[in-house]
Amino acid sequence: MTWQSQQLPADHPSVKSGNVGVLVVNLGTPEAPTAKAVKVYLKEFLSDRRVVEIPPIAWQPILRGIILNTRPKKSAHAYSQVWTEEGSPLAFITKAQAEGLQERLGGQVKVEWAMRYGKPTIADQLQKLMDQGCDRILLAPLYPQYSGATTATVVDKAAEKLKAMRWQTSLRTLPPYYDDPAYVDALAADLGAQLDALEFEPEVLLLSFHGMPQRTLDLGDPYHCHCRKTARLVEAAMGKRGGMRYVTTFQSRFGPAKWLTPATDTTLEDEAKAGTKRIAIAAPGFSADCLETLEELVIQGKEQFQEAGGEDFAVLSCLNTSVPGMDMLEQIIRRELSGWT
Ligand SMILES: C=CC1=C(C)c2cc3[nH]c(cc4nc(cc5[nH]c(cc1n2)c(C)c5CCC(=O)O)C(CCC(=O)O)=C4C)c(C)c3C=C
Ligand SMILES: [Fe+2]
Ligand SMILES: [Fe+2]
Repeated sequence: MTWQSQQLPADHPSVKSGNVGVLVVNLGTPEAPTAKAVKVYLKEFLSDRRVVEIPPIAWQPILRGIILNTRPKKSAHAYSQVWTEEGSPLAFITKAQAEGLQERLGGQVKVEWAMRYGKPTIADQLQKLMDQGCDRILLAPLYPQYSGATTATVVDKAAEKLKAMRWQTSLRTLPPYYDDPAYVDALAADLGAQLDALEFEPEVLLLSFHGMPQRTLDLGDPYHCHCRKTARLVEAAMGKRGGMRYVTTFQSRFGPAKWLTPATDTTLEDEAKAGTKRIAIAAPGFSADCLETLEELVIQGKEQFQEAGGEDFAVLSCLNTSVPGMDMLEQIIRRELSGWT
């Protein structure tokens, strides 16, 4: 008998330590496509000071008095258009990515998934990994491009959990991978194959990234630069494809402040008005299809393009659990685990 097993309870962390954990994290999504559930989700999301950088004394009355009384109904309708039997696409795709990674990484590495807002929470899933004996955990926010509103807030939330622990697990974070050849090559291969399978040849491929307030760029957030670099590298890796033009845009504007430009919606209209008839859109900044791709691009984007005179329109899928996407995730995660496994 070892000293430990004589002195310590069987569930003490030192008794079953030695495993490595990976926690993949994405943004989060409501529990149901209802106004009530969307309100709970938006309250948590939009109260994050990394997301809305307005002092709470000024922001909270606007959030609680106006936004949470109007937006949930509208957003719930949008969610109901993309909801599936398996639930919200963002949640079930993130879960499937974690399960795929678990299979690829083998039993010595425990993989779990969490959402920054909503469930399963980062705190609960970190605890789950620690309960499985993980004393070294790789936190993997699935955002290729870094921003304070996405990557940093995931790290903040994990740190909040560690802050309450006497005996902390060791934590590493997956760096942003916006210019990683594994990511760029996965996108080039996957988008190229999807374009080959279309029934038309697009004149333009929009690379649409989620937007951010312009102010975040002015304050030094690297997100805009990361998006631009991804777009440049993807274009170089995909090549000319018969003269197809690549255009980078930013979608999902929220609130009255100036957001990064050019905007995806106005670009779709401008392209159609300028005579572009055939267009495809990819959303390389989203690891998984979600409301912003399946509703905003697939449904609203199509309307915007065709009402302005455009004809053929396609939205390409995100990397999701595609073979190039999973190969890429496995590669960048294995690299971060080196020395630990
Ligand atoms: C991929 C990176 C993302 C960045 C950067 C980002 C910034 C950001 N988002 C909002 C406000 C909203 N975003 C919403 C949905 C949403 N956002 C992302 C990703 C990024 N957001 C995803 C993946 C999703 C989809 C979630 C899903 O359930 O499928 C929403 C909620 C939907 C709605 O009501 O429109 C809001 C609101 C801000 C303010 C912001 C930057 C500061
Ligand atoms: Fe967002
Ligand atoms: Fe949106």
